[in-house]
This record gives sequence, C-alpha cells and structure tokens, in this order.
Amino acid sequence: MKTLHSVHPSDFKSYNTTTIRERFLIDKQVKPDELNCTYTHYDRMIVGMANPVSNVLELPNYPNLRAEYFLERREIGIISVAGRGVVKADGQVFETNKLDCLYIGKGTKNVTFESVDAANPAVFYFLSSPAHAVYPKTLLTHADAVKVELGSSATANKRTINKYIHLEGVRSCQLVMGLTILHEGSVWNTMPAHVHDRRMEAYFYFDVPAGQKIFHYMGEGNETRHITMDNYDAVVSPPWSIHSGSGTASYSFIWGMAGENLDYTDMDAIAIADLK
Ligand SMILES: O=C(O)C(=O)C[C@H](O)C(=O)CO
Ligand SMILES: [Zn+2]
Repeated sequence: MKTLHSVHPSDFKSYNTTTIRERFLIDKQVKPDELNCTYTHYDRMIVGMANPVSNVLELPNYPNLRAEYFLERREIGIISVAGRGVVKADGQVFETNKLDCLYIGKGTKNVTFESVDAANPAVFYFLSSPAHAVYPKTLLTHADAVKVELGSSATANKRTINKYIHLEGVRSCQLVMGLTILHEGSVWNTMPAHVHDRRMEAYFYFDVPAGQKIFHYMGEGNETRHITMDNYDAVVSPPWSIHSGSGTASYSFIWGMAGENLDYTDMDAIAIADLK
C-alpha cells in the first residue's frame, strides 16, 4: 500500500507542482476488479477505492497494519459513487445504490465488495481511521442524509452538503464523512475557504464530466497553490491547509475527516479578501 507522509507548512511553500502532486494527490486508483488503498500519516487515515466488476474484492490485511485483519483496530466509511453494489461484512449483506453510505465498525473481520451488474459496475470510495470502540454497522441512503444548502448561483458556489457520518448522524469514533453536490452552473466548492487544526481532511472528486478538470487549492490562506484533478482523484489536506476547488464544469465530491472531534462546524473560516 502506498504511503503519504506528513508535510510541514513552511516546507510546502517551496513545493512545485510535481512535488505537491507526489505528496498529496491520490490518482489513478479506480481500476476494474481492483481494490487500492493509500496509508496517510494524517491521523493515520487510509484512503481507498474498490471497483468490482466480475470479481468479489476483499478488504485485505496489509502487512504494515501489523493487525490480525484490516478492521481489528479501525473503522471504515464507504460511499458508493457508481452502479449498484453489495458489501458483505461478517455475513451481513448491504445493498448499495449510488450515493449511499455504509459505516462498518471496528472488529469486523471480513469485508467484501461486489457489483450487481458487471455492465454497470459499482465504484466504492472509502476512508478508514483508527478506532477505540465498536459502533454498529449502519447503511444510510442518500435520501436519509442530512442536507444543508450553501452558496448561491451569483457566486457560482451553490451546492448541497450531505452529511452521513457525523456527531448527529451515523456514529463513529473518529470518522466524519459526507458528500457535496454542485448545482448546475456552480463550480466553486468550499469558498469561502476554511481550515480545521483539529482534523485532517481528504477530498475525492467524482461525476467530473469527461474532458473537464478540477482546480484544487491548498496551502495556508496567505500562501495558496493549486493542482488540477480528474474524475475519481483524491487529495489529502493537512490541518493547516485550505481545501477548496473550482471546476471547469459542475461536479460532486466526497469529504472525510479524522482527528480530535466529530464536530463538522469546528472550522476556522478565511475571508475571501484575505486569500493570497
Ligand atoms: O462545499 C463545501 O463547503 C464542503 O463540502 C466543505 C467540506 O464539507 C469540508 O471541508 C468540511 O470540513
Ligand atoms: Zn474542511
């Protein structure tokens, strides 16, 4: 499993595009009949993607976890971003449609991913962080997620936030997870931008139309940089970094965090006028 190490904000200022991409971008991980994970040293979050087509894919036990099985000391949040799928967790069967979310707690020994229809295969994005307690396996449909409307068409940032795993939603030890859908004609996410010193964050962009790009902004508010991203690319955000994007078309993205607390609203906003 690939590893991403932590970066100091002072070092980040000297990074060129290639180095930023090497240190933060998780790209080209969605491949037919493959499950791929990246271990980050940001709150030990694992970022993974599974694209079962004709095979059943099992969540493996990686040697660097030094565990009996993947979820021995971890929890996992899984969101489906394409197709109809089936996730089996120690004999329990969960059927997923696009945008449904499944939480599986610590202590679950066997997790598998499969597609219902190989002609329209499922794509799963998942995040896993260390866990100290067992919370129940829970499937939350997109319809049942808490929705918050933000932004406006006038500022090209009209979007719907869907909260799945959070303090008042599906319970977890550390994971906070949901997804944001940009309305047609809106292209800016997370603007005004923010940081949260108590949590890292990862963004996974999807439903990016073919031939379009996301410009993802990172760095301290007074020292920003960008990288471009494609459909199904993920990027990690250290606690000192803004995480905001603009697309050349509307798109959606999954956000997920781990760290000190489960409070989605614990953010420090940065005024647009102060961004550099
Ligand atoms: O569009 C947005 O704004 C977001 O979705 C923000 C993320 O949810 C986030 O960064 C949470 O910390
Ligand atoms: Zn954030």
